[in-house]
Amino acid sequence: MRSDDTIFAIASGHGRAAVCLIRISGPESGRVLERMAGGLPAPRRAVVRILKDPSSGEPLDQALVLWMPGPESFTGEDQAELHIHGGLATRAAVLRALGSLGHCRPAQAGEFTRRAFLHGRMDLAQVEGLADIIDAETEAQRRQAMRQLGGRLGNAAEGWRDTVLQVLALLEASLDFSDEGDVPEDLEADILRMIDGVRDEIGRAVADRGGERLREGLTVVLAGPPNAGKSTLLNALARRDVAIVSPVAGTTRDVIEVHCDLGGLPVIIVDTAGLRESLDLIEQEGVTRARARAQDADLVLWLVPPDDQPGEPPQARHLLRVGTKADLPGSRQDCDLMIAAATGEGLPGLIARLEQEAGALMGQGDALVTRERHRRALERAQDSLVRARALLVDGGPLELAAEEVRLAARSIGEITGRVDVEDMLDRLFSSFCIGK
Ligand SMILES: Nc1nc2c(ncn2[C@@H]2O[C@H](COP(=O)(O)OP(=O)(O)OP(=O)(O)O)[C@@H](O)[C@H]2O)c(=O)[nH]1
Ligand SMILES: [K+]
Ligand SMILES: [Mg+2]
Repeated sequence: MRSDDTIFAIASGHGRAAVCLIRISGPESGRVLERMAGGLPAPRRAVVRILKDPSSGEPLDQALVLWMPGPESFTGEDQAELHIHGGLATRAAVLRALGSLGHCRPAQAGEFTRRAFLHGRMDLAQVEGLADIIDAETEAQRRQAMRQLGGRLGNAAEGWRDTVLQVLALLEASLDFSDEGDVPEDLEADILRMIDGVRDEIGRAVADRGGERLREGLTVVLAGPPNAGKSTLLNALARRDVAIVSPVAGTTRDVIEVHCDLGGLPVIIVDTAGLRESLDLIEQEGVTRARARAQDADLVLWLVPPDDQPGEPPQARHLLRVGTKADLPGSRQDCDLMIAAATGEGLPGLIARLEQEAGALMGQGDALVTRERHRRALERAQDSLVRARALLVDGGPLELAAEEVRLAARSIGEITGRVDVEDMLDRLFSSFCIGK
C-alpha cells in the first residue's frame, strides 16, 4: 500500500440512492478521467460525460464529472469526482472499472483527510473539527465543529507557540552571549511577561470544560425511589415509549439511555432503577448501577412523589429536586420544580430548566478546547511554563529553563500536529469513514 497510489472511494452514504459521489485523489486522477470520461474537462467545471469501461469501452453510466488539479484541492493532490447514479449495479461497475486501472486502489478509512493534512491543507485540530462535523447531531455541536474546522483552536495554538518560541530564542541568545550564564535583567522582565501571558491564556482555555461536554453530550440521570415516575418522565422527554412503566415498584432494573436535542444541545437522559433496599439480587444490581451512574452524571434529577419519605438522594455533582405526580393530592415544599409526567403538567418548565443548565455547562459552541487530547497537551505546556518560570526567577540553570520552554512549544505544537505525531495520526485517522 503506497502513499502515492491514486485512491478512490464512495464519499456519499451507502445503499441505493439517486446519486452516488465517488472521489478520486492522487497522481493518476487525470489519466482516470481521460480513460473513463474521454478527456479532461476544464478545472472545477462540472460537465456531463458518458463513463466507459477502460478495457472494453462499454458505457457504464452517464455522470457529472469534475476535475480538480492540485495543489488547490481538498487533499492538495490532483483530484476528480464522479457523480454517478446511485444504483447498486452502477456503483459496482464503476468501482470495478476504477480498480482495474494501474496504480489505483480503494482508499482506506480517513485516507483523503490524512493526505490533506500531510500536504498542509489542514492542521490536526481542523481534521478533528471535520470529524466532529460529520458526527454532529445538534445545532450547537455543528457550530462548535465549524469553528474548529475554521482553525479557531489551531490559530490560537500557533499564536501561543510563536510567543513561546520567541522566549526560547531569547533564552538561547542569553546562553550564547552572557558570561554569567543568566538572563540580563531587562530581558528577564520581558520573558516573564511573555510566559505569563501564554500561561494565563492557556489556563483559561483548559478551565472551560464546555467544549468537551458539548462534543460528548451532557448526561442527566433520573434517580428516585421506586414508582417515583422516572420511566414515565423518560418516555415523555424522549417522546416515545422507551422504558416500561407500571405500578409495580422495582420495574426498571437496567440503565436506559436516550439521546435528546434540547434547544440545540445534546443531552443524554438516563433512566435508572428505583433506589431502595431489596432482597432481589437483580434489583440490587440495578440499584448499584443507578448509584454509579448518578455519581458520574453531570446532573441528577432526584424525583420524589407526593407524600413520600423518599430517603437520601444519591451522591451527585449537581442535583435538582423534582416533585412528581403533581396531579395527585399531597404537596411537596422541598422541591426545585413540580411535574406530572403522565399529564404533561410542568414539563415545559422542566425542559426550559434543563436547557438552561445544559447551556451553563456546555456553552453554545464557543470553547477552544473540545477534546481531552487538547486539554492534555495544553496542561503539559502549562506545567512546563510554570517550571521554566520558577527556574528563571530562582536563578536556576538557564539550560534547564530553555529545555522546559522547548517542551512547552512541543506540547502546544501537538494541537496542530507541528511535531512528531505519527502514532497520534494513526489513531486519529482510523476513526474516519472511508471516503473522508
Ligand atoms: N397520577 C400520576 N401517575 C403517574 C405519573 N407519573 C407516573 N405515574 C404512575 O406511577 C407509576 C410508576 O411509574 P414509573 O414511571 O414506572 O415509575 P418509576 O420511577 O420508573 O418506577 P421503577 O422503575 O419501578 O422505579 C405508574 O403506574 C405510572 O403510571 C404522574 O405524573 N401522575
Ligand atoms: K414502576
Ligand atoms: Mg422505571
